[in-house]
Amino acid sequence: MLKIKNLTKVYGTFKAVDNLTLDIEEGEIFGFVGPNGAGKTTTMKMVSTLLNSTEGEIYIDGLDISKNIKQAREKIGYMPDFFGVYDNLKVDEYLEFYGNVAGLSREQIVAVSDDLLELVDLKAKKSSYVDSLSRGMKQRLCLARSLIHNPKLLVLDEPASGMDPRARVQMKEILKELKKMGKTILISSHILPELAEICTTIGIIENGKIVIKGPVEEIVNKISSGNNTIKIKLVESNPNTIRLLEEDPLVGNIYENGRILEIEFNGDEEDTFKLIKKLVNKEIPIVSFNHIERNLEEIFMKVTKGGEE
Ligand SMILES: Nc1ncnc2c1ncn2[C@@H]1O[C@H](COP(=O)(O)OP(=O)(O)OP(=O)(O)O)[C@@H](O)[C@H]1O
Repeated sequence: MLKIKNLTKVYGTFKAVDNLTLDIEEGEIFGFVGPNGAGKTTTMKMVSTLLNSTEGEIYIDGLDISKNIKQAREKIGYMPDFFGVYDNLKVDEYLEFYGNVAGLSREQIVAVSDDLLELVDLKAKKSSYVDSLSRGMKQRLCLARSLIHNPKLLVLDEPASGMDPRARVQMKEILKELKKMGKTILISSHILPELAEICTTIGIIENGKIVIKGPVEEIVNKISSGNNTIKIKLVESNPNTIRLLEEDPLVGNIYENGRILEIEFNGDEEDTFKLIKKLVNKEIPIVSFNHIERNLEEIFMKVTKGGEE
């Protein structure tokens, strides 16, 4: 549905996005994760036709967006990471304003506004001034605004940034609803666990390049394999165990603490199976054998060496 081919953006001499290629299928929720300054906003603005690329192509439903800006905009709803002044507009007037910008008639705007306010849980605030809304409410209103022309593709730049935990949960629920409605979503965050729950696929970006991408689970496995920590508990301390483990070229450091051993293991699932088999065949008295799970945040820190901050 969205195809990004060899996309590059250079600001002066600085390459903010570097030969980035990405395919997002219809109905997919693609989480774009990266540290500050990685190039997420720049990419999303190019996808949303708000910024010209230096090189590369972007297609939405096969449409080259640089040559068909108007049609492309009809298909895209963009929610910026930063939104500006509201000049004393009420919530419904705000949606009407953006509906007009999107070229909708007053009747069309009225027809969708209530549904959108319902979706983002702002119906009760319809006649409130936008300035009086909480940050979370403003963000939800901004999301509603990006949906006013019923776009197929939503480009959401850090939609939950600065929200408190309750507001984040609410935003997540709305995104799940949008997924059910069949929208394709490109959503960014610098917090990986936040996206993992709702995304179908994740791409980690650093220095303008995609470092790794794929289904969430696959990414976690890919990064974890080759760098596992395994915890083995024995019935009692057993000197043969360490000798056997040391024979295995995939075993790195071994930490012994009585009958508990923690080992660094550079193998995949198949290698893990072989290791267990070997220990059991040698009658090592194993009580338990576990991978120590890394959480997503650790994985993210490991893959990205750090952004600007
Ligand atoms: N108009 C500009 N002129 C020059 N450099 C820019 C401009 N816009 C962005 N940059 C630089 O390009 C890089 C990528 O910025 P971008 O905003 O795309 O990153 P990001 O991943 O969205 O970061 P954040 O999470 O902080 O929003 C940064 O180093 C930024 O300073």
